[in-house]
Amino acid sequence: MSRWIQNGDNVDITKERKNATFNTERMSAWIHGGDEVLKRRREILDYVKSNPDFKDPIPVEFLSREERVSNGTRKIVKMTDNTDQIDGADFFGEGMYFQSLVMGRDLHPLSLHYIMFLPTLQGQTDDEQLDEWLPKAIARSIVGTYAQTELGHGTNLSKLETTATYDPSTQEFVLHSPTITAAKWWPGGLGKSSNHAIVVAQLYTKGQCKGPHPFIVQLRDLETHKPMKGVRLGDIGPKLGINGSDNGFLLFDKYRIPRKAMLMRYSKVQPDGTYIAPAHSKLGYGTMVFVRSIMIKDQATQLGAAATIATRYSAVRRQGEPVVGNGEIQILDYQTQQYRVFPQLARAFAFLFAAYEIRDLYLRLTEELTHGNTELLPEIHALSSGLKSVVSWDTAQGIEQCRLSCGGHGYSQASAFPEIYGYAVGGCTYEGENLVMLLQVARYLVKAAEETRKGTSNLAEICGYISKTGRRTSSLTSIANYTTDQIIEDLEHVARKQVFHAYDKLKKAQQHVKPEDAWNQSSVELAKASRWHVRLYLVKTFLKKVDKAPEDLKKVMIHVARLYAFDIISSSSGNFLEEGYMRPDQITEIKEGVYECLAKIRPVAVSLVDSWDYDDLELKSVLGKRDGNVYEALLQWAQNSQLNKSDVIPTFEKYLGPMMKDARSKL
Ligand SMILES: CCC/C=C/C(=O)SCCNC(=O)CCNC(=O)[C@H](O)C(C)(C)COP(=O)([O-])OP(=O)([O-])OC[C@H]1O[C@@H](n2cnc3c(N)ncnc32)[C@H](O)[C@@H]1OP(=O)([O-])[O-]
Ligand SMILES: Cc1cc2nc3c(=O)[nH]c(=O)nc-3n(C[C@H](O)[C@H](O)[C@H](O)COP(=O)(O)OP(=O)(O)OC[C@H]3O[C@@H](n4cnc5c(N)ncnc54)[C@H](O)[C@@H]3O)c2cc1C
Repeated sequence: MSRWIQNGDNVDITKERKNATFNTERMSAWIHGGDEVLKRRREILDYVKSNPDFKDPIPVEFLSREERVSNGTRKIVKMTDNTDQIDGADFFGEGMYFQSLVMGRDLHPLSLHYIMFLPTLQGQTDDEQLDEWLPKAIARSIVGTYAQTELGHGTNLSKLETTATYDPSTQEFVLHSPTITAAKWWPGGLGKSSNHAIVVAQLYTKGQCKGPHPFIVQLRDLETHKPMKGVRLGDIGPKLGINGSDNGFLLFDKYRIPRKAMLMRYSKVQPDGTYIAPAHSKLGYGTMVFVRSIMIKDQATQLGAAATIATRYSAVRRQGEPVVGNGEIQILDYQTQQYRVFPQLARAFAFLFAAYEIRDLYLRLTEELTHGNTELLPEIHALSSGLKSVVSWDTAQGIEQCRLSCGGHGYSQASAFPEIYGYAVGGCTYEGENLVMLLQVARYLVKAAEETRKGTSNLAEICGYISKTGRRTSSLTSIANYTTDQIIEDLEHVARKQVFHAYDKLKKAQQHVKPEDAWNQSSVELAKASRWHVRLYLVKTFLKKVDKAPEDLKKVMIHVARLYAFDIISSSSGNFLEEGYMRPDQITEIKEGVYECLAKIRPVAVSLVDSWDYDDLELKSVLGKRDGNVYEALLQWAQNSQLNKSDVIPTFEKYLGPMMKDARSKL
C-alpha cells in the first residue's frame, strides 16, 4: 500500500491515491535524483521530526515580528549546531531540504550568512584571506551578510555611492556613505544579527575610481555586539514576507578597514595603491550568478508546494451538484479547476528539471574558473538571469492561481499561500530585478542575431536555434502525432522570430537615434525575445528529461510535459498564427491537446503531487495536509488566535460596548 495512505484519512483523498497508475516512490526517486537521495530525504525528515528544538511554539503566523526573529534565531542556531546530520557539501540538495524543514519560509537572521557571505568568501578571496575568514565563518564565530544594494541604487551597480578610498600612508581603506541614498538597504540579517558584512563599495585609489568591489567589514564589536564607531545600522521594518529576517540598513562615517579587507582573488590593490584589474571585469559579480543559479530550485519547490496544496484540497473539497440528488462533486472534477491548477504543477516540474541543469552548468563554471578560464561566464550569466526572471514570475503568478483555486480558505494564512507568495515573490526583485535581468539576456541574444546575420555564426548550443533555417509553416498534423521534435521546432520558430524582430527594431532605431535611445525604444520587444528564449529552454529541458524517463513514469509524465508546452503555445497563439506559421485549426488542435492532458492527469493528480514528497512539516498548510482532514484542522488552527484567549476582548469594553449601549439608550 502507498506510504501516503493511512487509517483515518479523508475518504476522497484515499480513493484518489488508490487510483494511482504508477508507483509513487519510484516517481519520487526519479524527481529527486535517485533512490539514495530519497532515502537521505527521509532520514533528514525523521531527524528533524524527532528533535523538539526545531518545533515552533505555535504557527509563526500568530507570532509578532520580534517573536518571529527570536524564534528563527533560536532554530537556526540549533539547526547549524546539527549540520553533521547532512552532507555539508550538498547545499543544493540536503542543505536546502534541511533548512526548509526546520526554518520554513519566514527566513532567519543567518540566511545571507549561508547564501551569500560564505560563497563570497569562497569565491572572491585570495588564499591568505580564505585561510583567515572561512574557518571563522564556517564555525559561526562571526556572522555575515552581503551589503550591496543602497537606498538610491539596486540595479545600477556602477552608480553605487558608498566609497572605499585607499590611504597608502596607513594601508587602509576609508569606507564612507557620502549621502543618505548611499545607505545600504535590504541586506538580510544586517539589522540586528550580523557582526560582519561583505560591503560592495566604489574603490578609489591614486585618485581614480575603479568601480564597485567587495570588502569584508566588521560592523559590530565581537563581545558587546554594539555597532563599531563610524558604523550606523538597524532593521528596515516589516516586509511583504520573510519577516523572520532582520533585513537592515547601514551607513559609514569615514570608517577605516585594513587593505587586506578588500577581497583580492581577482582584483588587487598593492600597498602603494597600484590597482591590478581582474581577468574578466564581471568576476566580482560571481556570488550573484551563484544565487541566481540556485534560486531556481527554491522557486520550483515553492510552486510545487502551492500546486500540492491546491490539488489535495481540490480532491477533498466538494462543491456543486451537477446532477441534482447525486451529491456534490469534488472540485477537482471541474475542468476549469484542472485548467487552473495542473499547469502550475507542470511548471513546477519544468522549473525543477531546469534547476538541475543550471546547477550542473554552474559547477562546470566553478571548475573552469579554477583554471582561469572565464569562457562560460557570459553564457551562464545569460541563462541564470533569464531563468531567474521567467521562473520567479511564473512561480508568483502560479501561486496566486493556486490560492484562488482554493476559494475563501485560500485567503486564510492557514492555507500557507500568503507565506509562500510573500517568500517566493521576493525572487522577482532580489538578485536583479526581473526585467533588468531579461535585458541582460537580450544583450546575449542580440550578439547571436548579429553573428547569424553576418553569416559568421558559431553559436553556443543554447542559442543554436537562432542561426537555423526553420520551416515556413508548422508540420503539426494532429495532436496525437505531434512529436517532441515538432513541438520544439515550433517553439524555436517563434523564439527565433522574436529575437530577429527585436534585433531588427534595434538596428533600425540605431540608424535614427542614439544607441541608448534605440535600446530603450526596443526594450519591450527585447525582453519578449528573452522570455521566448528561456521558455524554449524550459520546454526542451522538460521534454528531454521525460523522454529519458523509465517507461512506467514516462507514460504519465509525458502528459505533464506536453501540458506545459501546449499551455505556452495556446496562451500565446497570436505569435504562432503570425504570417501563417500555424493555421487556426492547428491552434484548435493544441487547445484540444491541453484538455486531453488535463483529463489524463486528473486521475493521478494526487499521486503526482504526493511524488514531490512534501511532508506536512514542509508544506505548513492546513489545506494541503496529507490526510485531507482539512475542516477539523482549520478549526484547530484558529484556536491559536490571540483574540481567542478570552471570550470578551478589551476592545469591546472600550469601544463597541459603549457604542451599542449608547445607541440602545437612544432607541
Ligand atoms: C535571499 C535573498 C538574497 C538577496 C540578495 C540580493 O539581492 S544581493 C543584491 C543583488 N543585486 C543585483 O542582482 C543587482 C543587479 N544588477 C546587476 O547585476 C548589474 O548592475 C547589471 C548586470 C544589471 C549591469 O551591470 P553593469 O552595468 O556592470 O554591466 P552592463 O549592463 O554595462 O554590461 C556589461 C557587460 O557585462 C556583462 N555582465 C553583467 N553582469 C555579468 C555577470 N554577472 N557575469 C558575466 N557578465 C556579466 C553584461 O552582459 C555585458 O556584456 P556585453 O553585452 O557587454 O558583452
Ligand atoms: C526580499 C529582498 C531581499 C533582498 N536582500 C538583499 C541583500 O541581502 N543584499 C543586498 O545587497 N540587496 C538585497 N536586496 C535588494 C535587491 O537586490 C534589489 O532590490 C534589486 O537588485 C533591485 O534594485 P532596486 O530595488 O534598487 O530597484 P531599481 O533598480 O530601482 O528598479 C526599479 C524599477 O526600475 C526598473 N529599472 C531599473 N533599471 C532599469 C534598466 N536599466 N532598464 C529597464 N528598467 C530598469 C526595474 O525593472 C524596476 O521595475 C533584497 C531585496 C528584496 C526584495
